[in-house]
Amino acid sequence: MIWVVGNIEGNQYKEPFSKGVLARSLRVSRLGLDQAYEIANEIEKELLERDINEISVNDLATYVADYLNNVDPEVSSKYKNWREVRKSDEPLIILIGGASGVGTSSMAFELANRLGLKNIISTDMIREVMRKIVSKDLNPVIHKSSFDAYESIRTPAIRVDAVIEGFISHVDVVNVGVEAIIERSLKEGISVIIEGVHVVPGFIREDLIKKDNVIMLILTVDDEETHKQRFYTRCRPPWVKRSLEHYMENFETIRKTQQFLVDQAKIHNTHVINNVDFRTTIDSMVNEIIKEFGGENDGNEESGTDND
Ligand SMILES: Nc1ncnc2c1ncn2[C@@H]1O[C@H](COP(=O)(O)OP(=O)(O)O)[C@@H](O)[C@H]1O
Ligand SMILES: O=C(O)[C@@H](COP(=O)(O)O)OP(=O)(O)O
Repeated sequence: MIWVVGNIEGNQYKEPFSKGVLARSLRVSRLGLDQAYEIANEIEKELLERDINEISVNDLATYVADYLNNVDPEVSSKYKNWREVRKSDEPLIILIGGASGVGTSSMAFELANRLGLKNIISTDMIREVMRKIVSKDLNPVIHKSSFDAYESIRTPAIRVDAVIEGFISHVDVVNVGVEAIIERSLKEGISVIIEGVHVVPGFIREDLIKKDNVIMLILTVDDEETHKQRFYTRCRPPWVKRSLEHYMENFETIRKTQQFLVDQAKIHNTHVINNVDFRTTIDSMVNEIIKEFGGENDGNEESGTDND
C-alpha cells in the first residue's frame, strides 16, 4: 500500500493512495473519466515498482505533473494551474447565470465534476423556499417564472418594458437568498456553485461580487432554434414534469431576458459563454476560473490538496 502524507495547519495526516481521488483531480485537465483512471492506475503501478510506499502530497503532485507532461504538456499545465488555484485558503464561489433553458444546471453539474466541487445550489430552489415564506398576495412576482413575472406586477407603472420590469422584480427578491448563500459559504469556507436565472450581473452586492474568490459567468444560447431545442430535450424524459408548452408559449420573453442578461454582462464586464458545445463550454468555464483565480502556472508546485 502507498501512503499519502499531507499537512493541514501544522498537523500531519496520512491516507491511503486512492486511484479514484487522483483520477477525479485529473479531470480538470479535460481528461475523460476512463483516461483519468487509466493514468491514475499507471501512476500507482510506477510508484509501487519504485518501492515508494509513502509520498507527500506535494511530491505526488509533482510526480503527476511530470507524468502528465509526457502524455500532453497542455494537460499537465492545466493540472498545475488548478493546483495553484486550490492553494488558496479561501473557498471558491462560482456563480453561473443564464436565461431559462440555456443549460446552467447541466453545466454546473459538469463543472462541479470537473473541479471536484461538492456543492451546487440552484436559485430555483432558493426561490421555492422563499415562496413558502412570502405569500403570493404579498409578492406575486416570485410565484411566477422569471420570464412571465411581468404578468403579476400590481402597480400600473409606466413601463419601458414590462417583461424586463417583471424579471428585475423577480430576480431582486431571489437575489437576497443568493447573497445569503454567498455570505454563508464565505463564512464557513465552503466552495459552492450557484446556478440559475437569478444570477444576474449588477444585482449581487458589490462587496461580495468584487471578492477575489467570487466569479460570475453567464451562459447564453445565441441561436434561437438551438435554444428552443433545449426545451424539447429537457422535457423529453417521462419523469420530467415541467410543461414544454409553458416554455414554448413564453419563448419570446425568455429570449428577452437573455438579451437583458447579456446587456448587464456587458455593463459589468462579466464573461459570457455561448453554450453550444458541451465540452467547449466546460473548457471555457475552467479556463476563465483558472484565469480569474490567479492560477497562471509558474511551474513551482508547493502545497494544497484537490479534495475540496
Ligand atoms: N452544451 C449543450 N449541448 C447540448 N445540450 C445541452 C447543452 N447544455 C444543456 N443542454 C441540454 O439543454 C437542456 C436544458 O438545460 P438545463 O441545464 O436544464 O438548462 P437551465 O438549467 O439553464 O434551464 C437539457 O436537456 C440539457 O441536457
Ligand atoms: O423562472 C424561470 O425562468 C425558470 C428558471 O428555471 P430553468 O428553466 O433555468 O431551470 O424557472 P421555472 O419557473 O420555469 O421553474
